[in-house]
Amino acid sequence: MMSEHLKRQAAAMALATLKPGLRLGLGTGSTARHFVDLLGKQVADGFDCICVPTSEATAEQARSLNIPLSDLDTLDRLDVTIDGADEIDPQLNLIKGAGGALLREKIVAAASDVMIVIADSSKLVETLGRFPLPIEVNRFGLGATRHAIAAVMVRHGAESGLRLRETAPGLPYVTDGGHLIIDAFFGRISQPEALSRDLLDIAGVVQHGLFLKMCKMAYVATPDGVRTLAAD
Ligand SMILES: O=C[C@H](O)[C@H](O)[C@H](O)COP(=O)(O)O
Repeated sequence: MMSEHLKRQAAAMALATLKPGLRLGLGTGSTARHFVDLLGKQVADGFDCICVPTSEATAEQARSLNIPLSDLDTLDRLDVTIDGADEIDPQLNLIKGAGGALLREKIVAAASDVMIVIADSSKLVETLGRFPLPIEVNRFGLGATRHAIAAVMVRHGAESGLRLRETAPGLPYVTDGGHLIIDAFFGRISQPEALSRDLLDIAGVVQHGLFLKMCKMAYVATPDGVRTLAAD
């Protein structure tokens, strides 16, 4: 409950910084959900914006609140994306994807002039990797892709293994793009750029949840108030 309160505070802070008329990317997850909820109230009061959601879940929530939606075929650039994160390091590099939306989240963030993260302070880490890294993979060739990811993990000193994400035993989780997710347990990611390249070199890997040098600002809620963190 406390954590939900903090997430909402971070979301409110981000919303307070936005001017009317912006093209906004809407993130996914429990923190982004607070943002969309607050944005919906503001839209009901006449706030003007046009938004691109990063998942079917966020799109559904936004539609229910009458938030005007578009897509990246109609809008080729966005002004700001507001999204949550699973881990945030001191340079504002992120791990994302616990909610399975990492591919659309990365496409939307990359199409945005600014990415702002909202989170509670439990997401702050010194080094990325304690949270399992979500890796979105094609269904075809899953065994070979899994083997190749395991080899990359060994090269990067992973402490334990990987797991195909499931919604129930034997039932793989399927992303909005129709792909699967492998959660990779690194413990500590000391060379995120090299790891990113190595993972993207694997043919069956669609995308991974390392968001490097993408986030410009984070609003992180603590019990003592919301901290504003900026990337160098
Ligand atoms: O795929 C999900 C997203 O990357 C979320 O933004 C991330 O998992 C953070 O979610 P939450 O705000 O629920 O902790």
